[in-house]
Amino acid sequence: MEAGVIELKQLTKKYGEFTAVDRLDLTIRQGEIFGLLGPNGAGKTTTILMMLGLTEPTSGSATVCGLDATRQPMLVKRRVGYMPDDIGFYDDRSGLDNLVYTARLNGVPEKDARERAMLLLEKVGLADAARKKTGAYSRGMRQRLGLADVLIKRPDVIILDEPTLGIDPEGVRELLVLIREMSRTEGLTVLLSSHHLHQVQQICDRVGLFVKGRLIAAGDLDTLSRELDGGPTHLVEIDVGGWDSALEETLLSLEGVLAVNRCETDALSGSGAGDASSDLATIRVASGVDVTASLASAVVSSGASLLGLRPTRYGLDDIYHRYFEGGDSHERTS
Ligand SMILES: Nc1ncnc2c1ncn2[C@@H]1O[C@H](COP(=O)(O)OP(=O)(O)OP(=O)(O)O)[C@@H](O)[C@H]1O
Repeated sequence: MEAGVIELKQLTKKYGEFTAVDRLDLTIRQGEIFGLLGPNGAGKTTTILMMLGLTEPTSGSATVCGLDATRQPMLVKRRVGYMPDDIGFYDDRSGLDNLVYTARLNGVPEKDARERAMLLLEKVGLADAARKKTGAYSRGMRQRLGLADVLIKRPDVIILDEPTLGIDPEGVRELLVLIREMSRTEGLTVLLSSHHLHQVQQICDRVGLFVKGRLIAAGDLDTLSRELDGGPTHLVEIDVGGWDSALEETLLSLEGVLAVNRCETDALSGSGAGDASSDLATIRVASGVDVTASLASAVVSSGASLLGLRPTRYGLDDIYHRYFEGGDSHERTS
């Protein structure tokens, strides 16, 4: 089997009695965008620090670009660009000068450094602000400069810790598009840590769910849904006239159907309360296979009216909240 660009084997970090990262096994392949998703304190940053050789594992190993991160941290640093959640720049210098400085530190000759810095500033949309002091940059501009800063030494891997923290929605969208574009055009492997489900869902090829130091599931959306104890992978919303308990029973008995729930806000009546006495209802049907056709025919043959039908994919947030039920809820704000 092809070795990954990042290979973590039984990686463990203990602080005294407390286990921050617990026997983590993970392989990330070249060119992949991998999202490490989990609530506060899950162990994401600790894992990243071990990959960079900035903190030593208690046991297990972290190999990055074929290098042992604990034994060869300087070599790893040359191949990996790391953007922490609190990026620091020399605020009294321009964006351009900050980039050139980073490039020079990484052994890039002055002339090449300027050329590459200008090219990257262009790519991240900061060409016009190239000579402005970074102290006067907005949060979004700093994040974009941060991305240019990790790319200037032409890394094989970039690790981004909460890259979209504190940026407005439009800025987030732009930054994510940029990360994806950079990854695709430069063949970069990207590891991105985040709380933000929707963002991770937009750009990551695979996602790992991290809870209390353990990776409880990893894969693309379909794999994750399947891994979750045979849970649902499909959701269909139907608007029905003539809804009653007999029809509910019928739908529940269809092969593959796992749950049938009436929405709190019926799209049809527009009522906020989902009046249980009304026979106009919006119903969500969760299933392990695509049951759209059999649902439609069951509703029609029951004599009820099928007024609307909207198949939706089972999203990452459905999965996330199933896993983190009872856990942090602030993630919902993303
Ligand atoms: N130096 C340390 N000494 C003791 N405990 C630590 C240390 N560093 C981290 N921890 C603990 O390890 C756990 C994992 O922390 P970590 O920062 O890796 O989580 P995280 O998933 O990155 O969280 P966040 O999203 O809040 O950044 C936390 O409970 C934290 O308090």
